[in-house]
Amino acid sequence: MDSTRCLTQLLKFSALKSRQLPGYGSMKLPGKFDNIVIAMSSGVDSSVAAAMFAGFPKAQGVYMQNWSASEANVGLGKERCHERDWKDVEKVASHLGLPVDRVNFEQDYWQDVFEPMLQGYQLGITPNPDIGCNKFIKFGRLRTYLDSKLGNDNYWLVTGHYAQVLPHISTGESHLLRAFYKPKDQSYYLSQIPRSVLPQLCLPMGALTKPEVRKMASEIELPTATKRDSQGICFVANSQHNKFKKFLQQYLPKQPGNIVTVGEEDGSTTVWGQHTGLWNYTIGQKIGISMPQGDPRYSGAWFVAQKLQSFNEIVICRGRDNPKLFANRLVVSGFEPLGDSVEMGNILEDNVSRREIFIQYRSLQEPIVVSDVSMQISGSLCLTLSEAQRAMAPGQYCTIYHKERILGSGIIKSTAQDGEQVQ
Ligand SMILES: Nc1ncnc2c1ncn2[C@@H]1O[C@H](COP(=O)(O)OP(=O)(O)OP(=O)(O)O)[C@@H](O)[C@H]1O
Repeated sequence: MDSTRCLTQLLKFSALKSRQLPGYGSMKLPGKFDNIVIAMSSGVDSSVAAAMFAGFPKAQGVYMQNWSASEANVGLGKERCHERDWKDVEKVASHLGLPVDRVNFEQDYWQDVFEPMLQGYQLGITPNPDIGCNKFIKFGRLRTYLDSKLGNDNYWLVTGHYAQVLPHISTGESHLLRAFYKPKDQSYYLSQIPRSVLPQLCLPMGALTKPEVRKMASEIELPTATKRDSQGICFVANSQHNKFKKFLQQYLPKQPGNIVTVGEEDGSTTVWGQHTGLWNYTIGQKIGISMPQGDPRYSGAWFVAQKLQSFNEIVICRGRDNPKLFANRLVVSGFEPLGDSVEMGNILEDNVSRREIFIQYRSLQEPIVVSDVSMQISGSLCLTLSEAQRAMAPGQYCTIYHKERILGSGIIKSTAQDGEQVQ
């Protein structure tokens, strides 16, 4: 089976003029005799990435098992996802004639990703375990393991992420950029990885579209060619909000508190019901609560406007487009630059007035133009957005881009509207 045709196709597609990014050279690829490690999840993207390098003499696959505790989506007769995925990885590897290892990072995942996520939910914020998994596991623990196995940085790491790493044309420095194929862009999830990985990180999917990848997979008859795309954490199927909340219930105790409205004029609080724990609710989420529908002040749908951790209270407001759900200013703390911090600061300062600085606070979101940036004494960044955004929640990662390039990311500490003080 000739899998090198996948690499040939990658070279063909990435050389297309329409896929070049101004100011950047072409994607750097591992040399024929380099150590190459392909992180294989069993999905079609990393399987095709593995096919591209399977013919190289020092290429190998690695599958990480990060979880084996309870699963929200195991039914009778259903296999646990990590066993199922490992079998698929083995099938792909044997189809390609590629050696593959299975490593167990459950403890690290639990300690560095899962527990902080639970703590975040308990604090009433909205954490993102996928960003933590990239930071601490795929580009953290896996690298420590590979450093000790192959020698520090003595290898290329290849993953199936949709994002690009390209050399800047004048400095040669590797930058992390959005994928060419925007409907699958995963750059947001990679915004916290260490910059030291960039020079030897290869993300072949960044230059391709998903239909092209699927076509390559079926042309070389990969066993996973028609496998469905995974959504979030495999053991929870967390795209399904209710399933995820149910899963969390196994780990987080109930913490009942009041659901309240706050009077416009006097700020007085009225209690309307009870919630089961702040972590069960997301800012902007519609809330099922019985209100006096006959009274025009209360009719219609109600939404979560605020989660007050110190009072264990949820403040609700009426109407999906209630101004209380919108903010155009935010404070981002713990900003981790994906490059030299002085250079990042200059890029921000020089380009904000040109409307070339953008943020994203969740995946696959239309980039939002930043109209002003300043730094607080605490070191946090204070950003003003050109347009107010709905349901920005503390705890979410805010990724800052200059055009297509990721400058870094931090955590949303607070949000405010014009006229309000940001904290
Ligand atoms: N358990 C795992 N073991 C090894 N690598 C993994 C694992 N999970 C994810 N990866 C790597 O991270 C990349 C992005 O992860 P993501 O969860 O988006 O992938 P996926 O949707 O499960 O599968 P794929 O991207 O391969 O189609 C994968 O393409 C793969 O390179």
